[in-house]
Parts: sequence; C-alpha cells; structure tokens
Amino acid sequence: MIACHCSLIRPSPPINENYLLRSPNPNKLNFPFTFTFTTHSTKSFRLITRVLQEGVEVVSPEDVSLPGPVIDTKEDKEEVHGLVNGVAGTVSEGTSVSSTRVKKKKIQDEDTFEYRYKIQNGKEVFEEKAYLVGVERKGEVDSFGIEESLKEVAQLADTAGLMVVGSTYQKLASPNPRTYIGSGKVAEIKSAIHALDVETVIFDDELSPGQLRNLEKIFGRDVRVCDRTALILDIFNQRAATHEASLQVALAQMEYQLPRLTKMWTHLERQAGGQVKGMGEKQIEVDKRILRTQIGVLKKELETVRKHRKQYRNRRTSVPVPVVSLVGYTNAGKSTLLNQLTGADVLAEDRLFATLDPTTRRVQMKNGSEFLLTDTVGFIQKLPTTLVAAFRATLEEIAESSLLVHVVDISHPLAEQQIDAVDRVLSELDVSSIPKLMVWNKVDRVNDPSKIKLEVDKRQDVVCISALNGDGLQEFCLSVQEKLKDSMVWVEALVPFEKGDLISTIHQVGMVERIEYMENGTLVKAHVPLRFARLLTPMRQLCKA
Ligand SMILES: Nc1nc2c(ncn2[C@@H]2O[C@H](COP(=O)(O)OP(=O)(O)OP(=O)(O)O)[C@@H](O)[C@H]2O)c(=O)[nH]1
Ligand SMILES: [Mg+2]
Repeated sequence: MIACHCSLIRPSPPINENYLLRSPNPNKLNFPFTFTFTTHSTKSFRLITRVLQEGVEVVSPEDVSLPGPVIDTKEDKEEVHGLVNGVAGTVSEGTSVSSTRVKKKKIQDEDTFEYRYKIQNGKEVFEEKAYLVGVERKGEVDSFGIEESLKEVAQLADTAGLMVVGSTYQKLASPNPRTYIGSGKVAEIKSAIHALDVETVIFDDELSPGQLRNLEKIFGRDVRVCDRTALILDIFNQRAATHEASLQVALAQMEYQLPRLTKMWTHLERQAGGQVKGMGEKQIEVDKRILRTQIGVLKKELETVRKHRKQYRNRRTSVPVPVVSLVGYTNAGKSTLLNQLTGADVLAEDRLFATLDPTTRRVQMKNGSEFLLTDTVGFIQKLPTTLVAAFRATLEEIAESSLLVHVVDISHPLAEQQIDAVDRVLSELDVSSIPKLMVWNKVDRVNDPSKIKLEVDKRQDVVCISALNGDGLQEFCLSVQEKLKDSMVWVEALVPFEKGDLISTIHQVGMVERIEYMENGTLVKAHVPLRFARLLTPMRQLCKA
C-alpha cells in the first residue's frame, strides 16, 4: 500500500461536493478525506478522472496524471488525502475511514457499483441512495401537507440523480434545536439507513448548521445529511448552462456554505492530540475570510454580467415591443408554451427546474402586432430566500415586463397550493403593479375538462390551454393583447408622410383602432406603450392643432 498525499484545491466556483461523493466508497467526504480502493480497479481511475475533470487541482503527488492507470502497480492499495472546499493546505496523513461497515460495503460495492453510474446531462454521475425525512408542525396548517411535500422532495432528489429508497416523517410541536427531529426518530432513521445502505439523508426543511453537524455525527461518517436547500442548490449547480447562471448558483452555494464551514478543520486538533486547541477555529476564521472574499469577487463579476444584460435589454427596448413574462411553479409547462408559440426549442421535460435561464422570443400575431415572450426559472414552495436573492438578476426580466402570465398546471392535485406559493414569491419580488393573466395549462390531462372550462368562463382573468397540443392558444394570444391594451395609452397622432416607418412600428407595438390618410399626413388612433406614446408627443400636438 502506498499513501499518496494530495492536496486538492476546490476551484471557484466550488465543485459540487456531492459529485465527488458519488464515487467509490466511502461516500462521505470528510475533511481531510481519505479514499481507499484497489489498484487497477476502474473506480480509482474514475475518481481521479472526475476530480481533474471538475478542475480540482491536485497539488501532489505530481505523478497523478491522465490518461492511463493512476497508481503505482507494486502496491495493491492507495490512499488519497486531501482538502476540498476551501483552501490549499499541507495535509498530514489522516486516519483512514475503513470502518467495519465500509469494509462490508466495499465487498457489496464491487458487484453493485457499476450499475449505479448513470449519464446525466452528459456527465457520469453516481446514483446515491437517499432517504427522506419530513416534519409536520402540529397546529400549523401547511397547505401542501407532509406527504405531498415529501413527494416533491423525492422528485427533486430524482432530478438531482439520487435513488430514493425510503422516507419518514414526524409530527412535532416545534423542531428539536439539536437534531431537528426527536431522539427516538433519529434512532429509527439511523437503523433504517444502515439497513438500506443509504448514503444521503435529505431533510425537507432547512437545517441549521448545528443540526446538520449533530445529525451527521449520529448517523456516522459515511452518511451525508443535507436539506431541501442544498438539494435545490445541487440541481441548480448541475443545470446551470450559462455563465450568469453558474455565477448565481456559485454565489448562492457559497452563502449557504459560509455558516456551515465548521467541520472542516476539526481534524487539525484531533491530529495534534488536542494540544493546539483553537487551531481549527482559527483556520475556520481564515476559511470564512477567504470565502467572504470569493463572495465579494463573485458579486462584482455578477454585477458586470448584469450591466451587459441591461445594455442588451435597453437595446432591445429601443423598439418598445411589449414584454410578456411566463412565471409559475416548476413543471407547470412554461417552456412548452414558449416553444409552441414561437417555435423555440427550450428544454421542456417532466423534471423540476428544467429551466434556469430566461429565454425571450418574439410572438407575431395575425393582425401584425407583436410581443416578446420570456420564459423564466420556475418557483417552488419553501424556496430558499438565498436562491431568490441570487436569481434576482434573472428575475429582473420579470420586473420589467408589461404583463406577467402565471402558468398553472391545473391537472396537479395541489394546483391551488402551487398558485399560492408562486404568489408568495412574486410578492417578494415586488411586481404587484404589473398586470397579470392566469393560464390554466394541461387541460388535456384533467379528468373533466368541461368542468374546468365552465369554471374559467365564470372568471375574467383566466385562460384555459394545453400547451402540449395547442388547444386554446389563439384565445391565449387574444387575452394577452387585451391585457396589454390595459397597460397602454390611447393616442391620436398625425404622422407626417416622411415618417411613414412610424406607422408600421405603431402596428407592431400597439393596437391600431383607426387609420385615416389626410392631406398632411396619416391620422392614427391607437393604443401604444407609454414610452412610445412619448415619442409621438409632437405629432399628438399636431393632431390637436
Ligand atoms: N399533458 C400535458 N403535458 C404538458 C403540457 N404542458 C407541458 N406539459 C409537460 O409538462 C412537463 C413540464 O413542462 P415544461 O415546459 O418543462 O415546464 P416548465 O414550467 O418550463 O418547468 P421548469 O422549467 O422546470 O420550471 C413536460 O413533460 C411537458 O411535456 C400540457 O398542456 N399537457
Ligand atoms: Mg422550463
């Protein structure tokens, strides 16, 4: 056996910890982490490959290179010690995490490992086994209900590439400050997860850093504990396709990590036999400072990206075609609707958070008028505020639109609760002054479509559609136009013949009621966006004269 002393530096943005963990056992990454596996096995090669692909720098040994077998063939075992998630450092030999359980698992893993590697978003990921835990607060009416909420976490886990093998929940008056759930429940979960060989326990609610640490300690070193927020961050991290989205996710991840750094350096004190008490704490402070600096750098970089986006938006709005934004619960069908109306090919799939970046396309009506339609990131109940804040730049698109179209999956059993959850996020975004239109989507999936249509007829601000098969899209566009008219101003202007191009712009951005050709120009009576009305001011005066 040889010991390879590697310091692994986590790059900025940090690599996804889970990603590294989805590697040969042990699946829990502690700091420093130690991997022990057999030479010549593809697993060792995979781990190093993955580490390097992720951009993690291997400081030593220098001979860890690709492609080709990684480790000295004379020995039959290797160890990789390293630090991830922070700064570089020299690592002395840490303790190997070869517990009896890990040894037992190793034998099983040899057989079962291969089939748990899956290709997701073009990357090879290891499908961890996950166990879900929820809490129902006594006396509090959670409109979603604990079972539905857990079902949603299961969907999130599936989207993140995890294999859910069990779940449980507890009714509590108030959460336990140490472990979130009661001690009896903790013991029950511990035996369940060990029996099921679970690698990750996911809590449906946000855990405090202390609760997270205590639970990890109780469950054992090779079991990772995470919460809904971390899971959503993980999905966002996997799916971020643009530079801006990556920056936003990295920022949200770092802000989430900042109070949770505590565990990283406790090994220093352990190795020193407790003689250098406080050494770990000092190092945590150093790490926190580094992280804060990185957060500052990211924020500045985001600001630059944001400025570019604004310039682009200003250019776009020089011809004031009204902007309509699609908002709604994740998986409601926003991207499908955009694709149907504009022929765009935004990814639309039966997974949560398929879309992260806004996409804008032009919709041309038969009467010549146009509007821009923007697809946005979906919302979810218990959406972490850090994420809403991180995505504020993206969501600025929403704030600057003329109309918000709230897309609802009306076939979902919790459609009403989802509407409330979306309204809650919208209220955080301060967009109450923007007119709204509600769209009940997926009518083709409801048991009794006629009942739904009857209900829609009674209401004024709802349109019923199937974005998938195109039902109701004509009516949808007319409703959008009607709603847009409400946000426009009425003008009567005499446009000189030499400014004839203004007439076609009025057709494009507004709603023309009447056109008359006079001796000294064209008399137009129309609804137009406010900014455009200002452009027409001199001609409106002419008209008055
Ligand atoms: N039956 C039916 N399925 C639909 C309809 N609209 C969308 N879907 C399906 O619902 C799933 C989610 O659709 P998306 O368009 O990705 O939903 P989204 O709102 O963009 O979701 P996020 O990007 O995750 O927020 C896909 O599998 C679609 O095919 C519809 O009208 N009827
Ligand atoms: Mg989408």
